[in-house]
Amino acid sequence: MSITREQVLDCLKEIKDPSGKDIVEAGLVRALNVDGDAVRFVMEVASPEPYLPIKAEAEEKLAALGAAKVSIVMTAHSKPAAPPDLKPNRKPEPTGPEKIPGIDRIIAVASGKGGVGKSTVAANLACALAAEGRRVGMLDADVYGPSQPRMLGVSGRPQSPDGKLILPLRNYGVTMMSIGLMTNDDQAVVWRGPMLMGALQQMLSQVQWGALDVLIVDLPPGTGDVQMTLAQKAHLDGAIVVSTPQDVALLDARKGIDMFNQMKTPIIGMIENMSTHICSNCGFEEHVFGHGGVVAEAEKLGVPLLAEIPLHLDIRLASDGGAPIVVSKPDSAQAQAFRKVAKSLVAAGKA
Ligand SMILES: Nc1ncnc2c1ncn2[C@@H]1O[C@H](COP(=O)(O)OP(=O)(O)OP(=O)(O)O)[C@@H](O)[C@H]1O
Repeated sequence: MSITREQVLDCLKEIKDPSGKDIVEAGLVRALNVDGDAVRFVMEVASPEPYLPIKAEAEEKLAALGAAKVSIVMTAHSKPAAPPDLKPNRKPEPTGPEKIPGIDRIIAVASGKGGVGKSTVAANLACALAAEGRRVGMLDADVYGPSQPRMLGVSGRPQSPDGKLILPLRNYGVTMMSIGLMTNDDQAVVWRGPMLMGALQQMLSQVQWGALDVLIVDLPPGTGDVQMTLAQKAHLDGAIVVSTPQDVALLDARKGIDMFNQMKTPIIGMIENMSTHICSNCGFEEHVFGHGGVVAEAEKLGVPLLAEIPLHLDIRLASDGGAPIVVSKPDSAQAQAFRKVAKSLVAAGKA
C-alpha cells in the first residue's frame, strides 16, 4: 500500500518528545523520505538512549499506518565547532588527500567528453582485474549518468544494518557502489556542490569496501567538481583517460590530462575506444571515427597508450546487457584487448 508524506507526518505528530512537544515540531524528524510503502528518516537527538521508546513508538505507528518498511536512523547532534585557535605559528591540520584504510590503490577512469565509452572501459577493466585474481572495487561516481549498476548487472538498494556503514553490492568478483543505487530510477538528480561532496565522501569512507587491491573510480566526463573533490579527499594513484580518435574528443581529453597534471595525479595512460569498426557479419574493418588520433596524442603528451579497443556490436550488447564482454565472451578478441590492459597493470604493480 502506498502512503503519502502528509500521512506520515500526521502520524509522527501524534508522538511526543520528552519535553511534551510533538517530534515533528521539536525538529527531531530529518531527511524524511516516503517511497511507496517505505519510510525512512533520520532522528537527530543529543543521545540515543532516552529516544529509543520514541523510535519504537514511531515504528509501531507507521507499521499500523501501512508502512511495510520503516527505517529510522538515530544520529547524535553534531558537536559544536571548536573556537578558532588564533595562536601564531600553529601547524595546520593535515587536510590533503588521504589513503582510505583497506584500499591499496585508487585508479580513476576519466574522459574529457561524454559517451566515448569510459564506463564500458571501467567495467571491463574491473572485471578483467578480478579475473586476474585482484580484489577489485568499483566506485561509480558518474553523478550525471551512473551506468555501472546496469553494466555490472547489479540492482537493489545497498543496505546499512547499523545505519552507519553502507554494504556495497558485488558481481563478477567486483565490489561495487554507485551513486545510481542511492537515487530513484528515472529521477533526475540535481547535484549541488555540497551535496555532491557529501555523497562522494560517503561513498569513499562509509562504504564497507573490505580489503581491496584496487578501487576503480568511474568519473563523470569533463573536468568538474567530482574530479576536484575526489582528488582532494582521496589519494589517487593514477588516472586512465579514455578517448575516441576524433579531434573533438581528443581536445577534451587533453584538458582532462592537464587537470590531472595540475592535481599531481599520475597519468597511467590513454585508451583509444571505438578505434576501428569491425563488421560483425563480414569482419570488414573501417575507421569510423578516424584512426591513430589517440596514439599520436599520447605520444605528444608523453603518456603510454594502453589499448586500442575496437567499436564492436558485441561490446555494446554485453555492457548494456549487464555482463561486460570480459565476462560474457572472455575469449573474444575484444575481451582480450581489455584483459591485456589488466595484465599489464598488474605486472607493473599499478593494480
Ligand atoms: N568499443 C565499443 N564498441 C561498441 N559500443 C561501445 C563501445 N564502447 C562503448 N560502447 C557503447 O557506447 C555507449 C556509451 O558508452 P559508455 O556509457 O561507456 O560511455 P561513457 O563515456 O561512460 O558515457 P557517459 O560519459 O555519458 O557516462 C554504450 O551504449 C556502450 O555500450
